[in-house]
Amino acid sequence: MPESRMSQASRLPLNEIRRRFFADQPLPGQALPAPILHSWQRCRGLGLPAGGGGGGERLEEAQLRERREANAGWLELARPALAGLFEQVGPNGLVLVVADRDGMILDESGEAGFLDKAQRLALLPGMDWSEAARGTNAIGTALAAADSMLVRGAEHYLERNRGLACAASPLLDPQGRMLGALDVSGASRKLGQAQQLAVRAARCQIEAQLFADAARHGWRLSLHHDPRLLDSPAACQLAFDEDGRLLAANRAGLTLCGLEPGNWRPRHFAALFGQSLEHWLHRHGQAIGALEAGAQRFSARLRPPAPRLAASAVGMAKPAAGAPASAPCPPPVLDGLPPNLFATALKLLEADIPVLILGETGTGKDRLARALHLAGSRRAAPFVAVNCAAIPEGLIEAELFGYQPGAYTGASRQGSKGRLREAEGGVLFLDEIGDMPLSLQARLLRVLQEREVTPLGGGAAQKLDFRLICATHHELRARVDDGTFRADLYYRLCHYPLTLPPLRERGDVAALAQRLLDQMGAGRRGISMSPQLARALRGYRWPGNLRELSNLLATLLALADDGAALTPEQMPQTLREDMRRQGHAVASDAIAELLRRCGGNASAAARALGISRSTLYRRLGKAKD
Ligand SMILES: Nc1ncnc2c1ncn2[C@@H]1O[C@H](COP(=O)(O)OP(=O)(O)OP(=O)(O)O)[C@@H](O)[C@H]1O
Repeated sequence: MPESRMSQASRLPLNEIRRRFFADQPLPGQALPAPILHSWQRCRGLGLPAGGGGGGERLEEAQLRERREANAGWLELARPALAGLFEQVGPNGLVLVVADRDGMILDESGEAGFLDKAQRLALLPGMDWSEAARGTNAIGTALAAADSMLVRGAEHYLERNRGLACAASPLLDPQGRMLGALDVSGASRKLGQAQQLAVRAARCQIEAQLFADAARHGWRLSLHHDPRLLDSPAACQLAFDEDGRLLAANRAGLTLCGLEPGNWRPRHFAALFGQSLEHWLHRHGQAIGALEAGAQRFSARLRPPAPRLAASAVGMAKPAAGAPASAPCPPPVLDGLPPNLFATALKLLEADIPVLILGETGTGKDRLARALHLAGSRRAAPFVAVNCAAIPEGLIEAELFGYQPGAYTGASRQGSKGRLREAEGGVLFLDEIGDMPLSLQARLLRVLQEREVTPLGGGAAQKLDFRLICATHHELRARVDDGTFRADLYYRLCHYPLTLPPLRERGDVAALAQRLLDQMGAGRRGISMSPQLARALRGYRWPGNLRELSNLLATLLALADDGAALTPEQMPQTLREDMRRQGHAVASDAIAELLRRCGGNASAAARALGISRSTLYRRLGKAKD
């Protein structure tokens, strides 16, 4: 029996394991490597048919370009390592694939032989190889489990991918956020652990490059138990700003700081090592010294920041003055958004045209604004968010425009430069702009037109330079009509409004939920979604949109044991009741519609539904509750 047809863990034929798995029969212990089994369970939870063709149309060329642009920063830095990897695998009839964090293939290179087959299997740029779309496969499963993955032959969930073998490794940025995956694919007999090691080595090389780039303006600390290995890839690498806040870390550094991939939290030099950065520098300068972290003792060396030249071209978060040192926000999920929405918004922003984002509450307006800042050319400068609905009307003017010392009773003695000036060089995000008091709208308009601001209490006018993003859940046009929003400000802001659709209009909610679960680390803990939960998520209308869904999933994960399948029973009772009520309402709407189509003939409608007339009346009755 060829090896690809055998489970490497139990040596039981894979065909037999598949048969038992799909027949819901128990599997012998370690029948499959645990990551593969967990992935199969996630796929089953999503209701993916193993005999299906795998989902998704190929992206349009423009959409693919947009994805490539969104990833251009790290792809650029990855190029030398990718070239080296290609030299190793290309001549052996294997293809090298680069995918983004959603599992969308961005690039593929290889030689003719296997490329043709790759084409037949849809292993092509612009195709979605996430686990949710194509079942267990090295790219999608490595991203879901945040771990390197070798998937061969019938370990693939979809029957049609049996002829394929893939080794993939997920790439993290220096704040532990997923960037994408590298993958080498080919015929089963040509691909094994040697290729897996080559992919992993390339990944390490790229991550080291990304760390070096992100850390160059920080204080860089290397730690290792053996001082001779302080410059080796095995060393823990951390970078701090001058106040001792952690800016970036390599994988070993993330582990030392207790940070899991996708779960960045602020960390401070003093809290990690029991002394301040200043103190260490004073004692050791750039010489090697001993440093303790918890119960561990290391040799350590600190290097000073590289001199600042021009802003970096790398497409990742850069802490900046005025912005929090760490931005723990994972990348936004873009599934189900209108094609090009992100690219269009970015183009507007870069062209200094105000971006206006509309959408119901919880649709991700704030997340989109932050992601635009990180993707744009001003990512190294501050992102300043002001919630216009949250600041008391009497204070908003001072908050936005700043004030001179003692400008009003209760003002700080130093005065304040105001949020607009804090955004200097970066991006100002005016959230809930529709709630800005009418009295202030005229002043805001003037400031935006003149591009300068005079603080409250007088003083010289100050020049302003920021890109502007505004958001609101209101129908802004209707507010103009009813006189609560000034028409002139509306036209100043509303060049090309972008609307984020509600969650119920963003395609398969279960697949989107799976992406969020992956981001939250469910794969690493072997937690999957049961088919029942997937069904329940699909059947609900999600009035709170992504916020409601993401909060629910975070709660379910917090309560679940490792390796568990999430079920509807674990949801809070209030939500289950809402879902039930909505389910009845939807069902009874459908029955009423059918009854109408049957010309009001209840017997015919009941027959069509395969229920009795009394059940039909009862279900219709529930609608009127
Ligand atoms: N694209 C996304 N990917 C992942 N999670 C998201 C996304 N969009 C929103 N969320 C989740 O929903 C929450 C709310 O998102 P956000 O604050 O951006 O919505 P909003 O539209 O600005 O809401 P509001 O109008 O109420 O201010 C986020 O904290 C996050 O948990």
